[in-house]
Amino acid sequence: LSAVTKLSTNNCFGGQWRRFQFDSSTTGTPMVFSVFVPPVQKAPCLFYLSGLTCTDENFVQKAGAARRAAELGIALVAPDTSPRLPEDRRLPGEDDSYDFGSGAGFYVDATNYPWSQYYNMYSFVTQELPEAVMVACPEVDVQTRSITGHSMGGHGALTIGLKQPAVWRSVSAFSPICNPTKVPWGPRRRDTQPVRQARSVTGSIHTGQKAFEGYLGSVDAGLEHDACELVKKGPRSDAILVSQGADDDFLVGDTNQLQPEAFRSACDGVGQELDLRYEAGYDHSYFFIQSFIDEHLDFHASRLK
Ligand SMILES: N[C@@H](CCC(=O)N[C@@H](CSC=O)C(=O)NCC(=O)O)C(=O)O
Repeated sequence: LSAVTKLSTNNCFGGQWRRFQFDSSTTGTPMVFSVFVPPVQKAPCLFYLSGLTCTDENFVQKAGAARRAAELGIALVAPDTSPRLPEDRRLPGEDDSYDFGSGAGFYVDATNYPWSQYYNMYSFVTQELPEAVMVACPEVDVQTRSITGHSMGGHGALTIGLKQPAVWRSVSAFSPICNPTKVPWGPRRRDTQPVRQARSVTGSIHTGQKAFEGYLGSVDAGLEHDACELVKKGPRSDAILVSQGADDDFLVGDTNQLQPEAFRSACDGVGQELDLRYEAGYDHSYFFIQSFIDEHLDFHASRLK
C-alpha cells in the first residue's frame, strides 16, 4: 500500500472527520476516502457506500451521522464512488452520463476493456480500503466492520454483504437498487431497444451504456452482483435492514429502479430475515438519509459490539 496522505481534519461531536488520499494499486489512480473517528480507542466501524454522482463528501456533509456515531463509539468509513482519472487518461464517454463512468462505479470489478483497467470498485472497497483505513487510523478496529449505503451504494452494501457474510457483521441499505439486472440502471437492453432513452428524476434524458453491459460485458455477468440473485444462494445469519422512502421518485416514477419488493420476495424464498421499512412522505435525497441514519447506526451498533 502506498503512503496515505491526510488532506483535512475537522473536529466533530468530540471525534474527528479525516479525509485521506493515496495511490490505489486496485484502480491505478489516486483515491480519496473519509473516516469519522469517534472519541474512543479501537472503534468498530461502519462502511457507507454512496450513490450515483457522489464523492465521499456527500455523506460526510449531508447525512448528519457523526453525532450518533460519536455517542455509540462507531467509526464511519466513506469511499469515493469511482476512480477519478487524470485528464490525460480519461476514458471515452467516462463523464457523459451520471449513471455510468465517473461517480458511478457500481461496486463491481470491470472485466470489459477499457473499464477493466481502472474500475475495480469491488476489490477497492473489500480489500484495499480496509488496509488503507488500518494504516491511516490506528484508532479504528477495521476487523470489526459492517456495511451500509444508499441507492447505487445500497446495491453495493447488499451485494458485498451477501458475498462476504463472514467479513461484514451486519448489512443495511437506504433505497438500494435491489435488482439491477432487471432495471435500466443495470442493463442497456441494446438488442430490444436500439436507442434506449430513459427519463431521470430531474426530467433530463439519459441514454447509452449502463452498468453491467458496460463494465462486465453482459447483463448475465451482472447476476453475480444482483442482491436478489445473491440472496437466493442462502441467507445471512442476521437480519438485513432496508429503509425506503415511500415517495421516492426512483420508486414511483415511470420505472421502478429500486425493486424492494423483488428483494423481499427473494429473501422470503430462502428465509432471509429482512426488516424493510417504508417511510411515508420521504424521497430519495439526503433529507431522507439524515432522518433515518440514527436507526441504521443503532442497528449496526448492536451487532458490532
Ligand atoms: N443527477 C441525477 C440524479 C442523481 C442522484 O439522485 N444521485 C443520488 C444517488 S442516486 C443512486 O445512486 C445522490 O445521492 N445524489 C447526491 C446528493 O447529494 O443528493 C439526475 O439527473 O436526476
